[in-house]
Amino acid sequence: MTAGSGGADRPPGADFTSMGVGSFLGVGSSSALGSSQAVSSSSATSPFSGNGRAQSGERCLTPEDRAVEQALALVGGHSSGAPHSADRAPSGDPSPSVDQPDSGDQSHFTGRPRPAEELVAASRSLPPDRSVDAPHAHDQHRHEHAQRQGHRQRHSVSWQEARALAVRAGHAAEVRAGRLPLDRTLGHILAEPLVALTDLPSFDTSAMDGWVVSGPGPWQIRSAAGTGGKKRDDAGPSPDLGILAGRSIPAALPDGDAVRIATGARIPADANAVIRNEHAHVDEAKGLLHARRQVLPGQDIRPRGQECRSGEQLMPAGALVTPAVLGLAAAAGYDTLVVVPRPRIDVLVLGDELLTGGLPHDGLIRDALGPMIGPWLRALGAEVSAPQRLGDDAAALRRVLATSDADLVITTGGTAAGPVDHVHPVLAEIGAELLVDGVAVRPGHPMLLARLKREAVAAGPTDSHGDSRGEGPYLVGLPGNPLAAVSGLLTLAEPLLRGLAGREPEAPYRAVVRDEVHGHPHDTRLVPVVHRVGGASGRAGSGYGGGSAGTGSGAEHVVPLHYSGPAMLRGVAAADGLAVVLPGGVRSGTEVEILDLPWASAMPWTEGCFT
Ligand SMILES: Nc1nc2c(c(=O)[nH]1)N[C@H]1C(S)=C(S)[C@@H](COP(=O)(O)OP(=O)(O)OC[C@H]3O[C@@H](n4cnc5c(N)ncnc54)[C@H](O)[C@@H]3O)O[C@H]1N2
Ligand code: MOO
Repeated sequence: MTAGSGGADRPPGADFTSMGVGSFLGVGSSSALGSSQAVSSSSATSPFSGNGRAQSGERCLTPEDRAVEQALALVGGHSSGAPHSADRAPSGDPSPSVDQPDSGDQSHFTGRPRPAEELVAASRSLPPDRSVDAPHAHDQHRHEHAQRQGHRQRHSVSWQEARALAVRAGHAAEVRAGRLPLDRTLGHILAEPLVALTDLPSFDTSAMDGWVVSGPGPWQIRSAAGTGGKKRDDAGPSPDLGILAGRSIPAALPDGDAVRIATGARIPADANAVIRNEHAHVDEAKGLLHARRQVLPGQDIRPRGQECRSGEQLMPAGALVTPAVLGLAAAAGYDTLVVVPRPRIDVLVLGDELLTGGLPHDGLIRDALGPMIGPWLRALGAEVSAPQRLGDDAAALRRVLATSDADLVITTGGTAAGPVDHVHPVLAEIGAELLVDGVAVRPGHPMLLARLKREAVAAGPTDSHGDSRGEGPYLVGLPGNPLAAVSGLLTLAEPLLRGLAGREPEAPYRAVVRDEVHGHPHDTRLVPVVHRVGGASGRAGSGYGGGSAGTGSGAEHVVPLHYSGPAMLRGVAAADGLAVVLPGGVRSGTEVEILDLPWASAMPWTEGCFT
């Protein structure tokens, strides 16, 4: 890692102990199936619920709506799959149609489904070469040799297998768990089950503002003073206010009596109901309380232990600490939590052609991935250092890979076999283990997952390849085409992060696709889609009346978006998710798995570092 490359926000880690995620979560590699288990759960796990979804009706377009409208396949007659002329992007854009699978080089259609056991066997180690700082001439020679090796035929795995392998790789990693003050645990993962330290509620509690009564009515009104309803500091009775929350235990309530009580206040012994203010009538003259409706025993009283008993498990190990979990932990008596820290990621952006500001010029283009990858990974629950822009410099890449202390290194670009695509050659030179080398998915097929090696401090046991070096960070190589990089994020980085953090796989979300989407002959396609209910767009968030609702009015469905070529971000920027289109494609009205975009259901994590 280069100086100032993000080490500052790193947790010191001294208070964390190493442990296998699988061991404390009770999950082994066999459970790391990723999303290959297709389970329909559209209603229960919809990523779009609570997403400000628009209701059909009034047409009131925000700028976001317009972006969606432009990207949407609004023109009917998609069933043929042939792009309608009105669907084409402006001239000069060769691949605007959502219905067309990537028509790239067919020789790369190498996807062939294989069983998971075979996949594990397919993991292989490239020959190690540890002299990463060798003199330049020798270095260049070795690099060119390794680069030629990079032109070998890769063995793509299926999209499902790639995801399963990534989860499993994450689960296999050693992780650190440690105790943190409650307010610093947001976004981390529970390393231990959250067990209630108290009954909740911890005493019988009034659920309403009103009157607490004993026995049948009418009731004689008493002052709270007579029931012990004093301030805790004994500053004097509060007869007008009744029994208040947070005060000492009130005295027992005699049969036939009533005392004013506040929501959250303790219920006196022998009381049997609370009557809300609005259901009570006070006869001031006689000092009597009458109920306006029938009083049921126990009404509007929250009994002690209603939510949980002390010792009861509230959340399992492996759960994400969300704001709600923080609140629950506090309510249940916790001041600290034992958590697995968020995985730390270094992002390396490769490519000499990239500009960090201004307009593209002279063949140079703006870096679209540097600004995108970090926030995306943070939204997936990681802690990410500032992107390091290395250009097309193999030596710089080698140096950074040799020194990164992250849990995961993400590279962008340079995954293919072009003259300055250095990722494979450098991984070969440093003896990284390639776990996934190409995935049968479009876009993004050159993506890869590797495990870097580190010199062991002391001679340790050799691994199955006769390698005595220790495990270093994982590396996910994202292809340079921006939508291909998104595909790599969701195919490899997301499941790996889930595994690293010990998070349980989420049940896949499925939705009906409105329009037919053509499939790739052999590979899975990931297609940006927008969610719609009847005529309403989920992402746009306000009235959206356009388009034909092919699946029927009011039905939830997704609509594929245009501008989904590998080099384009316009479609995914307007999307709610990516539809997983298996080889062969899907017909209009059938269900597909949807990969949720993280901001549709999760918050961006911006705080909670370990320093
Ligand atoms: N002979 C073949 N060539 C290519 C194949 C193939 O199968 N055979 N696959 C193509 C596919 S598909 C992809 S995807 C790319 C992947 O290439 P790399 O990972 O090596 O990426 P680069 O060559 O560095 O860049 C590709 C493309 O993306 C642009 N790019 C790169 N980084 C960024 C960035 N940070 N922001 C915006 N755009 C970026 C870059 O300028 C190129 O246009 O390989 C194909 N080639
Ligand atoms: O189509 Mo390439 O697969 O990653 O952009």
